[in-house]
Amino acid sequence: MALLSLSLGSGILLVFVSIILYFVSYAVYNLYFHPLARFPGPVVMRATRAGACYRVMRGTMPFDMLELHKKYGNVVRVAPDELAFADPQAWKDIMGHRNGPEMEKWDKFYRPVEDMPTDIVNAKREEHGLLRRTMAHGFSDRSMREQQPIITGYIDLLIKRLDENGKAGTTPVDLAAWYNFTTFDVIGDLAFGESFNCLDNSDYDPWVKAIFQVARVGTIFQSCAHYPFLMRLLLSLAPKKLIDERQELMEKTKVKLRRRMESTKERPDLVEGLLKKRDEWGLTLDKLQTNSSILIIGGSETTATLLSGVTFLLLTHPAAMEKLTAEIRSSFKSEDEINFSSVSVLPYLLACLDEALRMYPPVPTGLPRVVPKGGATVCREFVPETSIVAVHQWAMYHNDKHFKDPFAFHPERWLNDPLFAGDHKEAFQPFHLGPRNCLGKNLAYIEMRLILARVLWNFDMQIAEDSLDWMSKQRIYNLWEKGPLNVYLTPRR
Ligand code: HEM
Repeated sequence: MALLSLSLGSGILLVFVSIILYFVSYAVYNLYFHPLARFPGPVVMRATRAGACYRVMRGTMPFDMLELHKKYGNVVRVAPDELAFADPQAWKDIMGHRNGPEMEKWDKFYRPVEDMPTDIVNAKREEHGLLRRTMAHGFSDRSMREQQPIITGYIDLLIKRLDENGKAGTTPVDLAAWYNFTTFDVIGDLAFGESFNCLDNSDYDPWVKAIFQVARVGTIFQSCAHYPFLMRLLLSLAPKKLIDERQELMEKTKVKLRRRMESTKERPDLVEGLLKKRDEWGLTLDKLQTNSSILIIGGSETTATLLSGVTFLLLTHPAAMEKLTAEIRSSFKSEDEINFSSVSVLPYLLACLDEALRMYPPVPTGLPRVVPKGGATVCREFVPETSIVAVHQWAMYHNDKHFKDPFAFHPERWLNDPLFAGDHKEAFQPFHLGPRNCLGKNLAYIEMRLILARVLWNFDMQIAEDSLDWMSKQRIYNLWEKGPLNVYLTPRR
């Protein structure tokens, strides 16, 4: 008996020692013998992926990156196999068109669960090319001109709702929510053929609520993707209720899409192109559904985030607010003159939006790419194949090597003010560049210009006391976790 318990004890000890030895040798290999060993970074991050996962799940990774670049330089090893770059040249080297094979998106980030369906954002090169060519039609200048009445209709409704809910400046309204209602209704209409009715119901649709949950949970899945055991555990723990709810939302989306497909009228929306190629390319309803859904995610939260950000920045910088309000109110004789083409020529409006995109980029994190076979040169450094590389937007834009006085709101830097002549404008790529850049950039600018111009045309605004620290208290879980932005809106006399 004593012999048995002794051998059991030594067995457990052996397993324990082997596990420790495995982790120690794994860390020693990463620190001293890994192909990326020569790049600097904190020991914990160079030795194990857990260091980066912790920061991502804590919601501080984009902010931490600025400190890391300041301490370690333009290239930081943020995980054993991953480098972060803070040099503007990295945009072209990583995201740009290349002579050799493109840097593919990294599955562990884009499709952490293996059987996730593919869509235009996470598809590999060949499928992506096909989807992009087809969908590009809905983003053409002509389609956008034809979409104008749809978009304007929702902005009319937004202004009406703000007027009702603001009660002549006596009750604060949560502008972050109202911007989200508007952009979700617009994109719902353009991608599914019908609105989510958020503006009508003054509330989020369940589909929209689900997106916010997915963003936070997404960081957990992305982190667990590095540890198969944890991923299996996570998947097995997912409550049935959650899975059923998700399934129900998918079904609802398909019902919307079916209705859109049954309509024989040509519609200048974002799915018309996909529907036309449906039979030729054998696009299933599932494929249509995932691609329409990704348009909702990519095209609404981002725009609403920027609108909330620019509004907050203007409210906390009265001189800029005054200048922009004067530009808008002096450029039109009446509200119905505010349209796609007339807002596009207002220089201070664009400068304010760009400065907000710099200070509060809707895609603040690094979107990782895989170095292709044979390796690649990024910012004059050779990086071996299969390494992961990324540019972290928030950190790039708050780096004083690239932007003077980076933590202050200076729209003038985008208007050739000589004070900012030393800025590296090529560092600023909120929509990315290259073959996977944002397809909806023009639509986003149009929406942002129109909505902000119409809100400032109609209301004088004052920020509520409880929202004064709105921006500084936020964390980032793939997306900004925005709280309410409470503002008093007094109808303009
Ligand atoms: C301020 C608003 C927006 C910002 C900052 C933004 C930013 C971006 C970024 C950084 C990407 C690259 C994603 C990646 O590499 O994985 C992207 C892709 C994309 N965006 Fe946007 N976006 C905005 C608005 C929109 C809108 C309104 C739409 C319209 C539905 C849209 C549609 C797309 C699509 C379809 C892609 C995928 C393109 C491809 O992979 O070929 N975006 N966006």
